[in-house]
Amino acid sequence: MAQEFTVRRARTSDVRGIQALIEPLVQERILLGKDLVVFYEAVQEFRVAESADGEIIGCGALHVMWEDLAEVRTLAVSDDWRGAGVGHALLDRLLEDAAELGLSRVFCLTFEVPFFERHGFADMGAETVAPDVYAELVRSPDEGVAEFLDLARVKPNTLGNTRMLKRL
Ligand SMILES: CC(=O)SCCNC(=O)CCNC(=O)[C@H](O)C(C)(C)COP(=O)(O)OP(=O)(O)OC[C@H]1O[C@@H](n2cnc3c(N)ncnc32)[C@H](O)[C@@H]1OP(=O)(O)O
Repeated sequence: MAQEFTVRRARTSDVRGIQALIEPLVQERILLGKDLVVFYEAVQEFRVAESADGEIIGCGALHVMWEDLAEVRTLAVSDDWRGAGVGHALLDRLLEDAAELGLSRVFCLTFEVPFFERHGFADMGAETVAPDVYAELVRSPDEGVAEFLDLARVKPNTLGNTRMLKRL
């Protein structure tokens, strides 16, 4: 029998569960660690997957970077639930959110290339943005924006990862 779960908007009471879920991945340097305050500030970007008994078993966020552009970040599923469709359900929901927001491009930086390819993401190679947009984006203090621009200061984060893009 398929294991049951639901995907919903995150609540502030989920934040500690989200942080616990991603902590092992931060230790493995798969995801970037963030302070608790950053998670609370970003709670409206997050969707969570919840098991039938109320456990947070997955999370993911969509961070808007520009008029047409957002990043999928902090997508993670707990070890016990991998391979059960939770990651795909979360990513589908984040892409629905992106369409609702009127975005046309979604970026991600990942080791999970085949997983994202199944959702229409492709290696973005040397693709970049128009110089006027670049000049604006480069002003952001956000690490994800720097990763999208492939700035030298975030090279340690991007090492071994693939920069991928999906057009909606
Ligand atoms: C951009 C960022 O935020 S970082 C990048 C992503 N995150 C990470 O790398 C963190 C570590 N990884 C993870 O947490 C997980 O492995 C994730 C999020 C990448 C995938 O989560 P999962 O829940 O295991 O994915 P899901 O089960 O939906 O799909 C994985 C595979 O399981 C299989 N699968 C999918 N649905 C089902 C299902 N209903 N039943 C059984 N197997 C299934 C598929 O073969 C799928 O293969 P595919 O990825 O090649 O399409």
